[in-house]
Amino acid sequence: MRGSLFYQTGCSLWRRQRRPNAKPHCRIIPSASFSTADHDEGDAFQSNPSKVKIFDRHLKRKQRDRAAWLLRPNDSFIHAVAENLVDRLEEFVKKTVNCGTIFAKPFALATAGLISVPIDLPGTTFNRAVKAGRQIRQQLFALITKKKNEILEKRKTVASDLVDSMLMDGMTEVEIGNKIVGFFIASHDTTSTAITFLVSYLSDHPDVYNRVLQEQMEVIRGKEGRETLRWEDIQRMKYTWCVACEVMRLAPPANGSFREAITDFTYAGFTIPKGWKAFWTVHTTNKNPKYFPDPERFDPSRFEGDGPAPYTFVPFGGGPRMCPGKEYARLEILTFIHNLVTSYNWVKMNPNEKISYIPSPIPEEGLPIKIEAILN
Ligand code: HEM
Repeated sequence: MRGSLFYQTGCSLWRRQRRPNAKPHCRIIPSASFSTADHDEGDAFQSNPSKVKIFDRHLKRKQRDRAAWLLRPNDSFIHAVAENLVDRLEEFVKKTVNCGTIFAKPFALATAGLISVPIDLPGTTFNRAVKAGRQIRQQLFALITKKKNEILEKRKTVASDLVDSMLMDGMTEVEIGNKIVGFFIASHDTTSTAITFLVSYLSDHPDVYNRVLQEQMEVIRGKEGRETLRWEDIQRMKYTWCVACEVMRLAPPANGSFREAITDFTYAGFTIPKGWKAFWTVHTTNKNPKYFPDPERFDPSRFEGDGPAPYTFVPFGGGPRMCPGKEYARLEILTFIHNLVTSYNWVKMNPNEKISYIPSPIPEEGLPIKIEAILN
C-alpha cells in the first residue's frame, strides 16, 4: 500500500476541520507520543500503538493547546531568537555539551528503537530502547521533582519556564517527562538530520553551493558591521530554503507517523477496517513522479516560483497535526547554513559514504568533513 494513501486520510481530516459535520476516517494520534509511555513503570519509547492510543485519550485538550501555542512562536519571538542566536551560541554549546553527557547515548539508543519489532528480550533493539528511555526519564524526573518541590514549598509562585507552568497546570511528573522526551525526538533528531544532509548535498553540488553562498553574502552586504541576523534577513534566504526543501524531499528527516482508522473505509481499492493502525510515509509522497519528474534527481529549482502543489511535499506532515515546529526548524536551519557557508569551506572525507535508516536517514560514518575557516 502506498504511503500517500495514508497521507490522503490526513487530508480528509484537514477537510473535516473546515466542515465540522463531516465524518472522519481516522483518529489522529499525536506523533510525539510514539516516544512516550502512558504509565509509571518506565517503559518509555514503546512503539506499541495501543499504548499510544491510551496516552492520546489522557491528553487534556488544554494541555495540547498550550503545547501548540508554545511551539508556534509569533514574529516577535522569532525576531528575538534570530537576533540573539549568535550571541547565545556559546552558552548553548555549553548547555548542549552538559546535556549531551547525560542524554546523548541513551537518546541515540531510544531513537534507534522507536520503530522496532516489540520483542522485549535482552539484546534486542526494542529492549535497549526501553532501557534507554527509562534512563532518560530518571534524569528528567529528578529535575522535574526538584521544580515541583519548589512550587509545593511556595518558594516559587510564578512560572519561569514551560516545566513550571505544566506543573502549575496540574500535570504529573510522568506526563511532563513524556512530553519533554517527545519534544526531544520531534525537534532534535529531525533538524539535525536536515542540516547533516544539507551539508552533504551542498558539498556534492558546487553550482548549488555557489548560489547559496551568493545569497548569503548578499544578506551580509545588506547589514551594518557585525550586526547579527534579523527576522527580515531570514526572509531573504529564499533560494537557500529551496535547497533545504529539496534536501528534505530526498532525505526526509521524519519517515511519517501513525493513524488509526475509526471507521471502515476504502481507498484506491484497499479496504481499511476500523481499528487498523496505518503508517503514512513521507518518502512515497515526496517522490511521486507525477509531481516531481525524475524524482531521484537533486534539483532545488522545483521549489522556486509557486513550488509544489499542496500535499505533494510533506516532510513536515500536513493537516491539523502538521509539525508545529516547522517555522522554528526553518529558522534553525537557515541560521546554521548562513554561518556555515559565510565562514567556512568544507569537503566530505568519504564521498561514497552509505546511508542507514534507523528510522531517520543517517550517514553511516557520521559524515566526516574537512573544514577550514574562510579568512577575511
Ligand atoms: C526539519 C525539522 C522537522 C521535521 C522534518 C519535522 C517533521 C514532523 C512530522 C512529519 C511530524 C508528524 C506530523 C503528522 O503526524 O502528521 C511532526 C510532528 C511534530 N513536530 Fe516536527 N519536525 C521538525 C522539527 C520540529 C521542531 C524543531 C519541533 C519543536 C520545536 C517539532 C515539534 C513537533 C511536534 C510537537 C509534533 C507533534 C504534533 C502533533 O502531533 O500535533 N518539530 N514533525
